[in-house]
Parts: sequence; C-alpha cells; structure tokens
Amino acid sequence: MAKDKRPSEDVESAESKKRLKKEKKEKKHKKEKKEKKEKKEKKEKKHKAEPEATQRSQSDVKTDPVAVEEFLKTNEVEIHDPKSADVAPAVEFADLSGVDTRIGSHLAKFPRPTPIQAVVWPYLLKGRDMIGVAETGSGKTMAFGVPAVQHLLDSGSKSLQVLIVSPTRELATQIYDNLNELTAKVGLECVCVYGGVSKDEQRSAVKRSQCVIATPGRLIDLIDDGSISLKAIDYLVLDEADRMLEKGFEEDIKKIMKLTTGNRQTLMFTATWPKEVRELASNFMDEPVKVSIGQREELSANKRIQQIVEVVDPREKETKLVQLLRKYQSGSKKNDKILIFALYKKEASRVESSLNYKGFSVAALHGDLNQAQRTQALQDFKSGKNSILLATDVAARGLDIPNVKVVINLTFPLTIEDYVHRIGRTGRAGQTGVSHTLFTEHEKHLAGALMNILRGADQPVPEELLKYGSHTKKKTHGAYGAFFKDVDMTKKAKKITFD
Ligand SMILES: Nc1ncnc2c1ncn2[C@@H]1O[C@H](COP(=O)(O)OP(=O)(O)OP(=O)(O)O)[C@@H](O)[C@H]1O
Repeated sequence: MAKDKRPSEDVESAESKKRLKKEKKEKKHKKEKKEKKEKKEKKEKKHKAEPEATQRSQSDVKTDPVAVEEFLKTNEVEIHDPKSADVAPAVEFADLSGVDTRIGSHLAKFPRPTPIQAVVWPYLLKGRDMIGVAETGSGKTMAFGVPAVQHLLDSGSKSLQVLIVSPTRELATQIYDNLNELTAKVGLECVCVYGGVSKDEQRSAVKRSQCVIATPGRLIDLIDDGSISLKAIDYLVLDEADRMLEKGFEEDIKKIMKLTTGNRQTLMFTATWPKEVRELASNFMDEPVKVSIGQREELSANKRIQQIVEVVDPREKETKLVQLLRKYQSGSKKNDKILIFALYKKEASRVESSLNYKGFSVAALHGDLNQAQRTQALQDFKSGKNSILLATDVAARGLDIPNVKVVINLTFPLTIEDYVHRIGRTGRAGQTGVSHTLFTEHEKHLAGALMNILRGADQPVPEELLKYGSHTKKKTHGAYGAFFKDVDMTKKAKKITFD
C-alpha cells in the first residue's frame, strides 16, 4: 500500500517514472526526426527523378559555371550548405524548373529574380530548410512565397499546410496580399489571421484555406478555441525571423512549432541575423542551408540608402524635425513621402498632434490606436492622402510602402537591428532613398554599432559621433519583443480578484 511505502521507495519510483518519461520523450523525438529525414530525402529524390517540364530544366543552366560564379561574386552571395548539394541559382526566370507556369507568368511582371530569390528557390523547391538573410526590400516575400505555393500544388492536398508567421498585423496583411495573388491563380486559398478584428470571418476562411499567414497571438487564440489545427502544417516560415525568436515571441513560437508535424520544412527570413537568436533557431531546423546576400559585415544596411546622422541636443529634436520636414518637402518635393519613427506610442501621438497643428499632413501608426485607425493611417500614407507617417517600430519591419523618399529617426531605436529595418522602408526594390537620424547622448551606447553600419555602407561618420567612442554595447533588449508585441485591444481585460 502506498501508505506503507518508505520514503526512499517513493523517491525511487518517482525517479524511475521520471526516467521512463524522459526515455519515452527522447524515443518520440528520435522517431519524429527520423521520419522527417526520410520524408525530406524522399522529396529530394522525387525532385531529382522528375524535373518538371513547366519551365526550362535547371540542368540547361547549370552548365555555365563561369556565369554562376560571376553571379555569386557580383551579388556577394554566401551559401553554407551542410549537405554540400550542388544547386545552381536561377539567375533568370527561365532557369527556374519545377514551378507551375501560372506562377511563372505572374512573376513575369519582374525582369528577373532578385539575388535572394535566384539562390533560395532551387533549394526550397527541393524541400530544404533555409535561413535567408538579405537586405531590406530585396524581395524576400516572394523568395519564400513562390515555393510555398508550389509546395501546395505538389502535395495536392486541400488541408492547411503552409504557415507564415509575422510579427505585426500590417506585415501579415501585406504578405497575405502578395501570396493571395499567387494562390488565386492556381485555385488555392490563403487566410490572414491577426488580432484587433473579429474572429468569425477568419474562422470560416480558415476552413477553406491551404495557407495561413498569422501573427502569433491571434493564431494561438484560434488554436486554443479549436478553430484552427496545425497538424498538417509542413511548410513553415518565420518572416522577420530574428524578431520572432526574441523574448516576447519565443514562447508563442515554441508552442506553434510543437503543434506542427515533425516532417516540416522550416524557413527563416530576415535582413538581420544576430548571434543571439541562432541557437534557438537551430532547434527548429534540420540541416538548414544558410544563404546571405551582400552581408559583408555581420550586420549591414542597404547600400542604396544615403544615411545622414546628426548628433543633436535631445531638447532640440522637435525643432530640428520641423526644419527637416520643410527641407525634404520643399518646392517640387512637397508631396514626397516621409516616414518618421518615434520610439514610444505617447511620443508618436504627441508629435503627430503638434505637426498637424503646424500645418503638416500627418497620419500616425502605433499600438495605442485600434486596428481600424491603424489600417486607415497606413492606407492614407500609401495613397498619398497624408504625405507624412509618424510611426513607432510597429512599422519598422517588412512594410513595403511605395515611394517613401525619406526616413527620419526622431528617436533612435532600442537596437541597431531595428535601425537597419527602419531605414529599409526607403530604397526598396533597387530604388535609392535617404535616411536622416537625430542621434543624442541618450543613445551613445549604440554609437559604435551605428558607426559600423555607416562604414559598412560607405557612408560618412560624423565627427560628433566619434566622440562617443567605438564601444559597442551588446544587444541588451531581450524584452524588446514584449515591448513591441501587438496587444489585442478588442480583448476584455481579465478581472483579478484578491481574497
Ligand atoms: N524579382 C523582382 N524584381 C523586382 N522587384 C521585385 C521582385 N520580387 C519582388 N519585388 C518587389 O520588391 C519589393 C520589396 O519586396 P519585399 O517586400 O518582399 O522585400 P523584403 O526583402 O521582404 O524586405 P524587408 O526586409 O523590408 O521585409 C516589393 O515591392 C516587391 O513587389
């Protein structure tokens, strides 16, 4: 009887139970890993065995190693493949084999694949896991989007198989718009799942979709209430992957990964890939190919952006901002689009009112607004109704707004990675742009990192910045994800009662 058992027996049986549980878990993990490997190998074999006749066979192009070498060198392409597979880039669309012609004709609106697309597509079509790092505005959405849709076509199944996770609602919507154009062409459906709006429509769209683009919070809500199952997800993308792996999102991502199949193809895409997130990333991936484009340094900015940095007294910032807006919208430039970044929601809202009062046409985008206001602000900026958008870092990553001429950093971001993403809202898809940063003593711990970025992009380093020295503080904002995370404002606050 349990009652008569000696304490040491209790401990022993508890320990052996624990051991058994651990062994069982390890066995399960090993089995899943093995299954995943077998499925991938099968897929790779399938691709080798039957090059699709939809486009020119890749072997036609592979034959010119000199051209391939030249392409890799000119575009500063680095490929690290633990399996050392011999995979040639698809430099022209015609070089891309295994892609449905309906997708091919959609892509024909572009002259040729961007370098990241050219390099990752052939690997992704073979079913490989991937870490793709390339500058802002370089076409990463289609880099993971085209193989995602092809994956659905190859499998022929009608269940929810593709999941793309994004840190913000606006970015999720944008990815959805991009992918929806592709899926609509081939008779498949996408759904966008994000917070701040009603769940009902999303629930019913999930039922008919094969591809879901989601922000983590709402996705988990819908999983928890049984409206969505990730059981069949076998192609999973983390866009803005480094942000998704930071604290604040980390637990959500772990939960999401656990709920998908062990046979998953996992992709991570971003313009910045700090060391801090790499270990966590490797837990979710199986021998990923790492492709980086133009990343001479560990972290680099788009070189087509002219970066101006001015060191100012913190009290002068707003006066300086007004002068900059007048300068960048003078004469024929009066309707040029300018994106201003503030750090805090309150700051954004206060400066927005002050600029509107001074006669500028400003919209604001930050987490204190409801989703309808956020969507409207972005739309008004895109359409040019408001030529100035004042945003927090909710708009720093991924947003592809046509013709943003200037990005102004009114307050420097918390991390240097966010600086790279913020300024990347201009100079997209081969265009040029200007970023103008007001730097104060409050950010002096980031001066060294900023100088590295400037030098890496052949930009001048102002004298005043040098006085802060080249000391680079390690990335400290582990909690940044939590600060940044969208809060669902439609959710009722939980009532807490104290006894
Ligand atoms: N092959 C191509 N040729 C020219 N333009 C392209 C091509 N593919 C995509 N684009 C365009 O490039 C722009 C930027 O693409 P996208 O938003 O995918 O960039 P990104 O690399 O994801 O940027 P970020 O790092 O800021 O998220 C979009 O307007 C897109 O339509």
